[in-house]
Amino acid sequence: MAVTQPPPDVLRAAYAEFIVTDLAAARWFYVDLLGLLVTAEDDEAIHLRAYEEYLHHSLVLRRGTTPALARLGYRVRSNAELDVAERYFRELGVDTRRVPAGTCRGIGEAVRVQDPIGFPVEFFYDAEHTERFTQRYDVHGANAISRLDHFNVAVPDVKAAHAYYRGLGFGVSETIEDGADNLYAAWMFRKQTVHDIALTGGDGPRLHHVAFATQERHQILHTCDVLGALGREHHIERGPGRHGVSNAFYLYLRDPDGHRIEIYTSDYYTGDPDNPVQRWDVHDNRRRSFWGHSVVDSWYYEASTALDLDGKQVPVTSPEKREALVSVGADGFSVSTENNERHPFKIGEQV
Ligand SMILES: O=C1C=CC(S(=O)(=O)O)=CC1(O)O
Ligand SMILES: [Fe+2]
Repeated sequence: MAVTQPPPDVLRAAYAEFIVTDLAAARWFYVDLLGLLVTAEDDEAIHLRAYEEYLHHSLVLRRGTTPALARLGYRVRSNAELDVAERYFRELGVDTRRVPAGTCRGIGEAVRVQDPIGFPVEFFYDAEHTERFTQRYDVHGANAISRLDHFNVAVPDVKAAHAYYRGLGFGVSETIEDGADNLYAAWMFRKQTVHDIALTGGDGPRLHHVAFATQERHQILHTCDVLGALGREHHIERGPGRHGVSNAFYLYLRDPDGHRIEIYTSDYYTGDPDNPVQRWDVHDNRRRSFWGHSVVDSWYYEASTALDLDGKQVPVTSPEKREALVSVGADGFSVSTENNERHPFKIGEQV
């Protein structure tokens, strides 16, 4: 069906809402360990933001019985874009609901959809403003987090998800392909950096991670040292290291409920209209980690389930091809499963 309605003018990835089973344990992880600021909290939910952020929150932790992704929030350019969003998604034929201001604490009127790839997404403009702590160095920890940077979602059909987000006006900065028409992953943006959303092939719809940005690498390394000092280093899943895709320095953590958080810094500008797409071959071992350790299985296979707009778990389906079964990445000893003459990448015994 041809879409006749224009998409809403999305500015950026703005907030996520997690269901957590132990609010106090989650509070320790996100406030005491990561240093996010509490904008509001009660027995049911904690609303958090990072130091550069002046909107009410970029992360909501809501108490519940099963860990899940409750919502991804995109900010649009103005309230007028809510009508555009409502018309666009109703034409796509997905569950589309207009919700009044305050449905999510601190957020104005919004449009909520279960999008065509199965995720619960909210589009909003109005939000309560709060103090921006950019220069409150008197309270920044040595691991200060600046802002929410992106979402990464696991989807069984990366091509379909890529087409949906292209229709929503997102640009493409990088991809992982195999030259045989398979798209294993894609990084897509509205703000002028590498991505607001990454599409990772896998059982989905599930949330792979939410990423927060720091200004510099040393802030990421300090989080690692703090976790080691506390004997809580098991929260580190992958990294620290340097990504091939995005060129960012990264660390992946798992929170007490298993939700994955990436701490990320130093990607690059993508704002010119002729920004070239960087296409990585799935056999290139440096695509996911430019150097460093093999990508652990849990990073490829584990993710947070998603809820629909009524709070019910969205069923997941599996991809036809799995990247990790073709080549893991960063593993200097993996052997490409393809005919090696076609892939001049370091494999196995080659050094
Ligand atoms: O933000 C990201 C940037 C790069 C990568 S990858 O592991 O280098 O593909 C993963 C990621 O999507 O988390
Ligand atoms: Fe990421």
